[in-house]
Amino acid sequence: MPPALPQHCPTPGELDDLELLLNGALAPTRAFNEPGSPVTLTLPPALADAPEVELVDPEGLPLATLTTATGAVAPLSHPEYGPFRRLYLTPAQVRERYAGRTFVPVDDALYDGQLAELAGAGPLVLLALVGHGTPELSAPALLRASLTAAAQLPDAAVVAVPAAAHGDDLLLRVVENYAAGDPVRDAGPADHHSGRIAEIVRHDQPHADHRGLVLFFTGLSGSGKSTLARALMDRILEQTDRRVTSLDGDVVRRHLSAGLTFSKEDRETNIRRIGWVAAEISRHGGIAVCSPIAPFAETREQVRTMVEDAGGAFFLVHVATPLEECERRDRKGLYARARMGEIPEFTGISSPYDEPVDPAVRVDTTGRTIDDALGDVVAALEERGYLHLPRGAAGGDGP
Ligand SMILES: Nc1ncnc2c1ncn2[C@@H]1O[C@H](COP(=O)(O)OS(=O)(=O)O)[C@@H](OP(=O)(O)O)[C@H]1O
Ligand SMILES: Nc1ncnc2c1ncn2[C@@H]1O[C@H](COP(=O)(O)OP(=O)(O)O)[C@@H](O)[C@H]1O
Repeated sequence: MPPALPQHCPTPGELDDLELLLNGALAPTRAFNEPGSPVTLTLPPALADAPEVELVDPEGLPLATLTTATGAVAPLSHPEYGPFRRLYLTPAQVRERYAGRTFVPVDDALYDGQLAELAGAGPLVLLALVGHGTPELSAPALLRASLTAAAQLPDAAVVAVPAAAHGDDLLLRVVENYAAGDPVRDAGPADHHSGRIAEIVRHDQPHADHRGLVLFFTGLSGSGKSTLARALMDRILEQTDRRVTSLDGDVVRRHLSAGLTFSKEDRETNIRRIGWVAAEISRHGGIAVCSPIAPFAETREQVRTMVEDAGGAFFLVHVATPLEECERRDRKGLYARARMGEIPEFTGISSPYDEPVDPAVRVDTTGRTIDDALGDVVAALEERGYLHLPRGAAGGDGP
């Protein structure tokens, strides 16, 4: 038996591109990483020298073999799972079933005026552009809304096209490859949604104050992350009906991340685990309050992406208490031990901390009460419409 190829699971956008490369919808582009093409695939450094890599889906199902030198992909199996898989047709299958129809690309639930216009446009194919970063709604919601719209039209079919966001030119090319010379028409101007379609949109896109939310406190040890996070959780539980989960740095390290060290690699693993759990909480509309040091900007950005991909909002709080003050507090005596060389790779002393450049809010707790410092966070949450925590409300300070 030949030795097994190294495996790699591409990002959601890369997986969308892979599907369209294999089914011909991106033609003439047929490979990743062609010069000047936005259809790219990045391999981890460890695989850079492998001549061939097996590309797998998130559950490990082999999808294609990638020849790294050329970016060419050869299919191994078709994706079989996921909601509405039956609607994901290749351009060739669309030809067989729907040749001669008018093609309407949609990246949002159809509006009332659009439905009225399209009702007189003859047999249609609604090409639901569900690729990563493209639709206004989640992919399942766009497909549910498009099927509902199709049922209201005289003769319309729905086809799911995982065209990832790469700009209008590439989307147009994909649409034209599906239409293959049949007419393509725009859905027309947006007005309002009604009935079942409005319900689907409302459930999929709750108002900011009911959307999943990840409140991510980052800062040096002793800066006040846990204290502020705990105080904020209390306020949320006292003053709203939202569900809240705490992912405190120390607590996570006793459970989810037990056994990890403070090496760069292990810290990144720790933060990605926190990010993964927090993203799942946000997917279900909950609030996750995280308070690890999270010293690396790149890993914090990975968490932001995970959360936003899950439909949640990511709110970064930089607890910017300076090192001198953290060291002066030294609640656990760790700074003293780190200075004496007893604790290697201690953040701020012998291990780096990347200052966030664009936090939602920055709070230096030096010389301030906890309530006062928390006020800055509450005000920023209010300003962005994520949470309304009035002072003195139920369970609060009272009048
Ligand atoms: N080498 C080193 N560097 C930094 N911190 C250390 C270290 N060793 C132990 N501790 C204690 O672990 C807590 C930080 O853990 P985190 O999981 O938040 O760190 S990280 O995000 O993975 O970098 C941190 O807790 P907090 O004070 O709550 O931040 C420290 O108490
Ligand atoms: N304004 C403030 N906000 C938060 N913590 C403060 C403030 N002023 C003093 N502190 C003290 O600083 C320490 C911060 O510790 P902690 O919240 O465990 O920090 P971290 O989680 O960042 O390690 C606590 O002893 C807390 O009482």
